[in-house]
Amino acid sequence: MDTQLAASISMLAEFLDSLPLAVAIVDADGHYVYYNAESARLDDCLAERALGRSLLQVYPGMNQHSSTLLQALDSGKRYHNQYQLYYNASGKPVHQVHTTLPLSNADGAVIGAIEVARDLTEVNQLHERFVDLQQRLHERLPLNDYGIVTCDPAMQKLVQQAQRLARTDVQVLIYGETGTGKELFARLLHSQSARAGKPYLVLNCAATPEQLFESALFGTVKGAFTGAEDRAGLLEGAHGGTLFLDELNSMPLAVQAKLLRALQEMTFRRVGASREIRVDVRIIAATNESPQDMLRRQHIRPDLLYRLNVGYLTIPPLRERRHDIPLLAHAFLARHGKLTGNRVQRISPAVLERLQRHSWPGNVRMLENIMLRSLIFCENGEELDFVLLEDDEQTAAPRPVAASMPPAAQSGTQPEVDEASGTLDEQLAGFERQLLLHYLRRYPNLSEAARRCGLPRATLQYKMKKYGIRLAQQVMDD
Ligand SMILES: Nc1ncnc2c1ncn2[C@@H]1O[C@H](COP(=O)(O)OP(=O)(O)OP(=O)(O)O)[C@@H](O)[C@H]1O
Repeated sequence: MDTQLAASISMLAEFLDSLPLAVAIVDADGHYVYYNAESARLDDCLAERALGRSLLQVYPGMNQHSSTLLQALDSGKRYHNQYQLYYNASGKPVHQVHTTLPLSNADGAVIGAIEVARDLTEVNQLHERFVDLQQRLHERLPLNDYGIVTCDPAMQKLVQQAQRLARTDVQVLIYGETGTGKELFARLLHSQSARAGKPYLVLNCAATPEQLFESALFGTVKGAFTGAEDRAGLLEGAHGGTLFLDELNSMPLAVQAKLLRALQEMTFRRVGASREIRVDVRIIAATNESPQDMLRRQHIRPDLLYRLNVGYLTIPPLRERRHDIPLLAHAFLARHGKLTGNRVQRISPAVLERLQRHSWPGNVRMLENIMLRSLIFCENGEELDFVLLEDDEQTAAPRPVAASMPPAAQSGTQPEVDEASGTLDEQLAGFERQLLLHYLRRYPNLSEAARRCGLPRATLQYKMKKYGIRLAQQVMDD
């Protein structure tokens, strides 16, 4: 092996071994000179079986053209983020994305090549299951119950506009901050359209790995790339119905170009296919960036934007429709009361006032989560008289120490002492109970609460039992 290559490997081996990525290095003759533990796991091949042997011996199925490591050696070419599906030594399919670079010495001569790969097998399986489940479930979803709760005149007008748009067949772009209800509007558009009985499928672009977009949208044919199977994509699955593209601004521009072509022609090819497929799909897209910002930051192709925003809806943030807050809060009380086994019927005026004053950066979803969390911890029979809002803690006026933050967080303040409220032990116990409640309300996950209190989980459970703190099991269990 080249002495420079050997020196570099021995210097970096410990670091490369600790990476959660598969790393393999070949020398100028294509023999493995480094093969880390993650490579061995992915390939299901012992490092000892690979080291010192030529790549083509270890993988007889590969050849000079299909191996990017050998290509990098041969042509000095670099490969970035290449998606590949292959079968490992025990016949298991492995989805990976790799980057392969030639390694050169000080004179510029190629002395080897390195490949770094990320395992996408699990992500891919989850993604395929998600697409399949959506296709199977679409008929059972209660899409007619789109459940938009509002008393705000601007929102009511928006619902009417959406109902009018639903009766047409134009593409619609929905803009609104996160959690404002964009998906609810997308469902309304589908469920009140002539496509209502047909599939309604969703692709969350922000949650889709870049390499899986094309196969998710267009599907694949057997042999499109090593190991590819015959699979329909979402466009085919949504034939006759609607495809909702959530967080469209996260879709790579190259995929947007292909989507635009498919929308213009209403035909496309599965990845690797020569046959064109004709579909009839209505696209509804959502984004949490304004069209102007998307264009400025180059998060959308202008031609795709103009194609999609024939119908355009802007959903106002919750802070701009404060009258909706009490209505939504009561709606969530009713929706989640059953789930939490709670009999709470009312919300106290003080809580309603605090809810209405809050800025709601996470909009309706945040309000829903806060209501659910407060219901779980509500100890007062029929009225919700407590709600914990994150930023209240930073802005609230100082409270008596027993009901607020731990003393360590209050450097310099004196606790209020009330000698009539019990012995020292009783007062300390009361204070400890308050502190535990504070952490448990703030961190409904038991392990997280224990970590934040600096207690072992079992000790926290013991103390909860001691102080009679009982919590809804489904939320506390992690
Ligand atoms: N007007 C509303 N009435 C009732 N529930 C609502 C309303 N708006 C939003 N919600 C609820 O809030 C949650 C978030 O809504 P949704 O997923 O539609 O928001 P989004 O804008 O699509 O969010 P994101 O940008 O994160 O994808 C959902 O549980 C939804 O049911």
